[in-house]
Amino acid sequence: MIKCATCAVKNKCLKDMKCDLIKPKYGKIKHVVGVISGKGGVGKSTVTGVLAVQLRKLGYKVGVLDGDITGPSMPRFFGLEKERTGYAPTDVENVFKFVPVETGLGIKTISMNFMIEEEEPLLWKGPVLGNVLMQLFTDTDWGELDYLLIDMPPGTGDVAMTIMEQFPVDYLVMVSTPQNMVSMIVQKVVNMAEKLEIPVKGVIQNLSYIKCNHCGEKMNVFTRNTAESQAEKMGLPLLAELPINPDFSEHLEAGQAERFAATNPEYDVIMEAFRNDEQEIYARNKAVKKKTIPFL
Ligand SMILES: Nc1ncnc2c1ncn2[C@@H]1O[C@H](COP(=O)(O)OP(=O)(O)OP(=O)(O)O)[C@@H](O)[C@H]1O
Repeated sequence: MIKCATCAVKNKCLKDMKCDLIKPKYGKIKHVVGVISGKGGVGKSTVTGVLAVQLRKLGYKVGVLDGDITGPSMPRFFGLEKERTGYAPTDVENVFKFVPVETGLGIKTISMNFMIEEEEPLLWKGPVLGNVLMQLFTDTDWGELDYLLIDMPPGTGDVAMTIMEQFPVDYLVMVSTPQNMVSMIVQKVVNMAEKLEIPVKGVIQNLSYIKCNHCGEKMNVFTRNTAESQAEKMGLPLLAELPINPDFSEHLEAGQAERFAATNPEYDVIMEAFRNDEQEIYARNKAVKKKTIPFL
């Protein structure tokens, strides 16, 4: 990593050079996308998994970095909790790279839980966690990827900041639920992203409704407000709404979420948001950034 203080150009360079951002040593990644929610347990890892599956279904080469180092859940989503990361030699003697675990659909996945026993806690503090995560990003043999999705840790703490400041994140996808308490905290992350100049593509409203088994009617569980109006309050485009689906939970518990998300048309809706080209995404975020929408 080039440090500005020791760089010949110093601070006179264009900010867009992004030379202070880390890069993968063993691969090429076109788009790095952070999936984030200020609040824990709203379905961020589930949404990361669904997005990865849907992108893969469209034919993209996809990777997932489980950035929730102390509470990793991506191995469970993909039913890979018994798998272990491999290590491969590099051109440098005694230096090894991580070999990601591939899911059934060929999504390259890296998680701390591929390296330790599932129930083993990591008693590490902020800077160590950030450094380990950077190493997982830089030292993994990703090969060529169209998308790397990072399942970000909950909150606006050390690790989330490390990712936003030092990873080459193209944009963030916010995950929220239709509860004012949650959207208030998600708003903090939106504001954090704005301060750190990371575009936010929009919000995916998880647990948005439940569908009646008999008549198919959509019923709101947490609020009478629409997902659109909640997204508007956050000043973000609504990318998709996902229902509470007990079948999905059961497949998740059984390690079959990947197959469920790939074969259930209910989840195709999430991809509509990704059909826009990058230009459109950036133009939209610039416009969104200009509006300051106070939390109500
Ligand atoms: N749309 C959904 N339908 C049914 N169950 C869901 C849905 N979304 C999430 N869940 C369930 O809710 C629980 C929490 O989801 P998940 O682990 O994705 O949340 P998270 O925000 O990543 O949590 P953490 O803050 O711990 O990282 C999981 O057991 C998951 O199976």
